Amino acid sequence: MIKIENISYGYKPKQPIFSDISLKVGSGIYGLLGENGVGKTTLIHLICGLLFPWKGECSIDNSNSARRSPELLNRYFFLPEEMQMPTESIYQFAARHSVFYPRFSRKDFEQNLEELHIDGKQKLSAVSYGQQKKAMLAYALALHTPLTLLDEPTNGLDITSRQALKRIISRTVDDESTLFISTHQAHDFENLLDHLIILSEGEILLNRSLDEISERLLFVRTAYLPEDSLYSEQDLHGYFSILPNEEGEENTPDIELLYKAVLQVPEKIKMIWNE
Ligand SMILES: Nc1ncnc2c1ncn2[C@@H]1O[C@H](COP(=O)(O)OP(=O)(O)OP(=O)(O)O)[C@@H](O)[C@H]1O
Repeated sequence: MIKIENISYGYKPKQPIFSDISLKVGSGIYGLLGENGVGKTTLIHLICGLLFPWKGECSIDNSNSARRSPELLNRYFFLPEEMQMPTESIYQFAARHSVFYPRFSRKDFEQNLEELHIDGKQKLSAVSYGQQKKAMLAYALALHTPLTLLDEPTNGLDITSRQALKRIISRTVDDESTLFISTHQAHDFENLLDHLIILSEGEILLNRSLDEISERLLFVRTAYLPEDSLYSEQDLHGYFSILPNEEGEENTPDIELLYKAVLQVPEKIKMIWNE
């Protein structure tokens, strides 16, 4: 669905943030992780055609996103981290904008708002940042666009809202759609992501499905430091480690531990896939 082919981009001449990176994104829930300032938002803007690459091309459903053709624009929705809010009510905003999205469901929108404890009659400009964010998330996930991109969706959300958001996402994303989430709150999306992309200094350090990760890597807690550990962290109870999954044991990857491992020992993690 999303294809990024050999793109290079930077905000200042001769200072690229990305040099010749490529990426393919299919259906499912994708998590884009990376340190502050690494280029997550920039990458999303390039995908959506809000920025134009110096070189290479980003396409959505084989259509160059930089052209922003009307047929393509109603197939995806991008929710930025911050937005300028209009003075109209949440319901009025949705009624005015949803006409561009043929699969919008008013029923789902109302259910999403209710689950996030948001009153749709309130003016968007008169509610708190967290409430604005929840209203926009309720709207974004009721549009049912084949592709939805969310930039830092859990910033400003309290714990119960984060849990409600997870429930809404798991009910909304079907086999044919793609949800692309940029975040540095890896724990917020635990057990939800199908695919993980880790970005560091203009490079994609990891781009794997959670199934591939659990097939090749074993996440274990032990009293002693395991000899074959690829990466370990010590806590009060012992060690939390990532080991090669030699026997193909079933296990659930810990995204935060993997994220730290990929940033600190990228070569060891890459070697697991013989890269
Ligand atoms: N409009 C701009 N003009 C110039 N430089 C910019 C602009 N927007 C971003 N940058 C720079 O580009 C780099 C990547 O920024 P970007 O916002 O894409 O990072 P990010 O990974 O989304 O960060 P965060 O996690 O803090 O949101 C940063 O060094 C940032 O300072």
